[in-house]
Amino acid sequence: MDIPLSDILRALRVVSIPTRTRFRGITTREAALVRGPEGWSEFSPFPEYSDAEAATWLAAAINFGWHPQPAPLRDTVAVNATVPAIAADRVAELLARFPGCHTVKVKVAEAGHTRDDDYARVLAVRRALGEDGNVRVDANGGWSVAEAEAALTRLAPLRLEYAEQPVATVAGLEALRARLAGSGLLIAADESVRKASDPLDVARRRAADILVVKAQPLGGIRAALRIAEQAGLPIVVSSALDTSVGLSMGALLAASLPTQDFAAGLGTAALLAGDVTEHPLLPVGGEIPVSRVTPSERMLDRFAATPERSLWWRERIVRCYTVLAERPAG
Ligand SMILES: O=C(O)CCC(=O)C1=CC=C[C@@H](O)[C@@H]1C(=O)O
Ligand SMILES: [Mg+2]
Repeated sequence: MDIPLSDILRALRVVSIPTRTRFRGITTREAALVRGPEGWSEFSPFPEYSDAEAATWLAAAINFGWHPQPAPLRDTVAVNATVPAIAADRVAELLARFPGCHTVKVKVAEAGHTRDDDYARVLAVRRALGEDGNVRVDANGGWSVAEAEAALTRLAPLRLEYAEQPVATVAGLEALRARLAGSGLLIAADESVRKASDPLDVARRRAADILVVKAQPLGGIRAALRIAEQAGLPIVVSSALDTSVGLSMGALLAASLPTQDFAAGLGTAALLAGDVTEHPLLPVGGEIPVSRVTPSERMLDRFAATPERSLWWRERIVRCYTVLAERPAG
């Protein structure tokens, strides 16, 4: 590890920001913000992640704050709207937070929601978007192969752009693709990339048509770009429900890829009821800008985490730093 721990901790601020609606079971998003010579950076693995997994997110934070980044090829990034597992009658109100977005990702297969709830939510999105918009679903691996086949066959008339991580494992994705062969439905891998010991396994086994690539979980922009290049598949860049600082990392990743094949899942500032800056990277005209974000003192204070949680994050950084220091370089 080339950057001293004391440098990383020097400007540390921890925030706790309420979400507007429950998202993957959470109602507040905690994030640690750090500042290096290149600018502000973010470390925000979800609290339940192990130190071994979170250490890769720390590598991303250090890389973005302390090392030069690639020059962006575009100055804005088209983004999708993200619809959490909400009731269908709340879809229109939620989509209003994503002005100009013609692509919508809908969460499905979440605990506590039936397949009818999922169908009604996706139908409400298709109706709100009209025939020209793109609708994708994300099951976060929540279906078995048989459940995925049944649910996706039912959703097919609503014309899905793709289904993200319909089942949990790479072997499951392979089996599902075999069952859906000829249907024209595309499968994207997310957890099978960002949580895998080998993020390229899914591409090598041709178990997905598209890869979802996230900057923080993959160890930073350059690491994610390498994976995208080696995979040789179309890429969707997405967020980790970051603050606008983490979103700026994702936006630079998306703008550094040779082409943007799909709208990026980087509109998620709209799912938070606050941010670290008065100028959050909210979607405008279906896009967010590609630029560094500097948090404001006022917003860092307003959403400051409790001293106990701040200490927890500080200690987590120390532990993850140790994990990184012991990890072979590469
Ligand atoms: O891709 C998007 O539209 C938004 C980001 C998003 O869906 C996610 C962010 C953070 C955690 C994940 O569970 C989730 C995802 O699975 O892609
Ligand atoms: Mg996903």
